[in-house]
Amino acid sequence: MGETLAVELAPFSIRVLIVEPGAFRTENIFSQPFYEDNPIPDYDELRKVAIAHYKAVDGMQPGDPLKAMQALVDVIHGEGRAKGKAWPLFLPLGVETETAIRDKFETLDGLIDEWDELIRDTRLDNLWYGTALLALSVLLLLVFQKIIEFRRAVHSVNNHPGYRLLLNTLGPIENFFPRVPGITPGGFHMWRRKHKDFESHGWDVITYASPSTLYMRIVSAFLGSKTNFYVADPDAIKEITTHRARFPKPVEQYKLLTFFGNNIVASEGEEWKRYRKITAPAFSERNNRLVWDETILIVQDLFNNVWGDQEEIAYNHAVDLTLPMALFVIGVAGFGRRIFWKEDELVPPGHKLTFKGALHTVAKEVFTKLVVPDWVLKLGLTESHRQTTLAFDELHMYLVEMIRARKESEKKEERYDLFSSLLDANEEEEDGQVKLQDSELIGNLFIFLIAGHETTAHTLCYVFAMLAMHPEEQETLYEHIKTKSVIQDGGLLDYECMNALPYCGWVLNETLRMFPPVHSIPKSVAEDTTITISNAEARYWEDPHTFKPKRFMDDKWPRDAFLPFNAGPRACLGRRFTETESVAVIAMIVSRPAKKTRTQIKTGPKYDAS
Ligand code: HEM
Repeated sequence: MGETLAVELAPFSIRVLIVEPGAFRTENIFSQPFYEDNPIPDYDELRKVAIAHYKAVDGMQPGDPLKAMQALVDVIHGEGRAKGKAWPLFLPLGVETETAIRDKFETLDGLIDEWDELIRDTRLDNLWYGTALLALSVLLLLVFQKIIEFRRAVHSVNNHPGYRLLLNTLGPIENFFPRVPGITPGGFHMWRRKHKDFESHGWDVITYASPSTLYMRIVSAFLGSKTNFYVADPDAIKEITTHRARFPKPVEQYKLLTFFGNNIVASEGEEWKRYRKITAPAFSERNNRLVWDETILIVQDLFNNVWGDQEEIAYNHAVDLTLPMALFVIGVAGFGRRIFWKEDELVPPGHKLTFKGALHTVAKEVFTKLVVPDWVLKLGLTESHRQTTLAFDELHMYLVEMIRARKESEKKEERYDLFSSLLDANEEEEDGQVKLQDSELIGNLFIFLIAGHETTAHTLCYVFAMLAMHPEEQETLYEHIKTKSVIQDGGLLDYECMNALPYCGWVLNETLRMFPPVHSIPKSVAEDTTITISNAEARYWEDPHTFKPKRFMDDKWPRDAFLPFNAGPRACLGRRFTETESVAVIAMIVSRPAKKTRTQIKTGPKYDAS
């Protein structure tokens, strides 16, 4: 019996190693109990032994199969260890006879080929196996690290109530994520949920804590840290916005806005002070007057040359009206370039786009420019990418030319657009040095476009939406403008009349209170600090979800709880610019003499305040 077993098993030793590589794949050789406490075999050695052994088989002189087997096992496990160890190695391969092996491999070459294939496959399998094992270990380690990080994050916010999330971010990509409890707060959650999160946690300061993720690190230019305090408490906000040094701007989150040059929005400390000192005077009373006068002309141009005598004007989306309007205003009052609705300029020599075309595309594609890396844009894979690259290059070229022309002109016209004022201020040298380099001039001019265009356009869009949804308010506003008799016969409206139209300002404020285009402003904390906070109640505004422009009528409204333009030393420089433009637009459009039907601005789905 014992002999038979020996004879039968000997050929298996050859099959194990040669014939059934599949068996190794599915039942990995290293997982066999035999190998658990033994070293991994050296396949090249095994190969030599197997060939030597098989040569004997091939030559029909099998010799002693058991001895051959033992020789094989000795190679694997060292001299003298074969006894009793060989057999489990071959068991998974099924039992065959020596004759079957001879039938299968008529020549030694066939045997060697299969043997080599087996070695290749087994090595590959082992590589995958090893890699997978390594990856799993790394993953487990990472999860463990994240759990510790997460616990630390929660501890660092003193367990103050709030959200515990995997992704605690404010980046451009997750703005499109849905709200998933425990994972992400959902796109634009601050804007969409307004005060709800504070109410549900019972405080006007809540925390967001999460472990840092690779994703967060990659897009960290846009993101907050792994712990954030969201503050809706006006007293705390006042403290934070007033003390710039203790709560500096996290400028690394604004890096993407510096592609034309460093600027006031994306800077902090001494650099910011320098920019603010030079740029602030450009937002002068004379500039406001220019904003007003030019806005009136732009709206008149719209009435005369676009709307004409049509009985009904309908827009599917009000931004189709307000985006170009705000662009034309910043074009002329910001860059000193008048742009008309219909008139198309010629493309000047050396350019591929008109100034209007470049400005329009730049304003439209800012988001693309912010989220798509430059090297991808330069590949020009899509039409939008090609247009974006072209428009940004063209606008940059226009600004360089405009700066050169203004510097070279001997007699400078008195002009009060932001561009001219900034350049004039820059020429007054300090200690024999110009204040801003050209790249900084362009960076700052460009940021006025970014900061001022979409914010104003979307605010005006909401103004019209709210008026369309509240016809009684629209009527009151209409009567208000009419009774003030400020509109002249030619349809013009003087800057001096602005103060006589407070209702327009209240409508603007009420819209900004409910739909602020900038809904959160990041700050970092430079030192250990204590802020006092209170429980959340809707105590700043009565009936906060109702559109009531008259709440701004008297002086009693809570100024510290009205923050669309930020507050403190870093408050918006263009606030008066926007207010002037908006009041002029609202007054002109709402009071437009009715044709047969009143101008209609259609809005999207109804806003649900609940
Ligand atoms: C509805 C319209 C607008 C809103 C709601 C608005 C809102 C804001 C907010 C919240 C900030 C602070 C941002 C931060 O610190 O990160 C800011 C800053 C700024 N805004 Fe506006 N803005 C508007 C229009 C404009 C316009 C029309 C201009 C210029 C033409 C402008 C120029 C600036 C500048 C230069 C800053 C940076 C101030 C500094 O950091 O010192 N803004 N704005």
